[in-house]
Amino acid sequence: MRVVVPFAPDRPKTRLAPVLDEAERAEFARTMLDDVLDALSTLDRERSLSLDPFVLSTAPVDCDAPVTVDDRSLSDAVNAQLPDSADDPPAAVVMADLALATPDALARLFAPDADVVLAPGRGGGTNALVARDPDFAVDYHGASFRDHREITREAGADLAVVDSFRLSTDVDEPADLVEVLLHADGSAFEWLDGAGFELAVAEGRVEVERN
Ligand SMILES: Nc1nc2c(ncn2[C@@H]2O[C@H](COP(=O)(O)OP(=O)(O)OP(=O)(O)O)[C@@H](O)[C@H]2O)c(=O)[nH]1
Ligand SMILES: C[C@H](OP(=O)(O)O)C(=O)O
Repeated sequence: MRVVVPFAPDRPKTRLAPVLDEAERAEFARTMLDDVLDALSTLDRERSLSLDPFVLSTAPVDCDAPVTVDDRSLSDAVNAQLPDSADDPPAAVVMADLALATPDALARLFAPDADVVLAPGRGGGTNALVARDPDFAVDYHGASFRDHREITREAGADLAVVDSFRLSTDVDEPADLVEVLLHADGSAFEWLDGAGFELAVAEGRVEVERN
């Protein structure tokens, strides 16, 4: 299955500005992309799923997967990669900021046979999906999980929702770095650790601090 990994290398992860400068955000975003590509290729190798991942990027990027450059908006660029007719093969979309994604977690996205499979993100987004129905289209940003559920219903397609802590944790905000430090062990974790981030407990709440 074709697996689209959207990536915007130019000024990514602006919501991490309180804790990372612009160059650091670009580096960190890149480590998360590497981890997602690594998890997909391990999953493919271990379970022979015939996954065909490629990065759908707004600009050229040097990484361990083919890259398609498309500088249109996220939704327009992704929709151009989804099945358009009943003869088109299915496609999956996996966001590049899923630093907790493991091969096992990603396997759950590919397990259901439904016309549309959605893995919601915390805060209303859609972190990963599979589209087999040509009438399904994405409409990202805002409460996109709700919108994608509605688009699936309007298409008359059947829906499976993947309830996964790892797939629901996209790394957008400083609080999400807690989850990376606690649950990830790939290059995003290494990068944060190397940059001096560690867990701190303040008044019973878990936060990150930087040394
Ligand atoms: N191809 C493509 N990918 C995008 C675009 N915008 C965001 N992405 C990718 O889509 C995923 C989700 O992105 P967001 O978390 O919404 O945006 P972000 O730019 O990473 O972070 P913020 O600046 O904090 O919103 C990430 O993998 C991004 O790299 C876009 O316009 N085109
Ligand atoms: C692209 C967007 O991501 P978020 O801004 O929720 O991280 C969405 O999933 O609709």
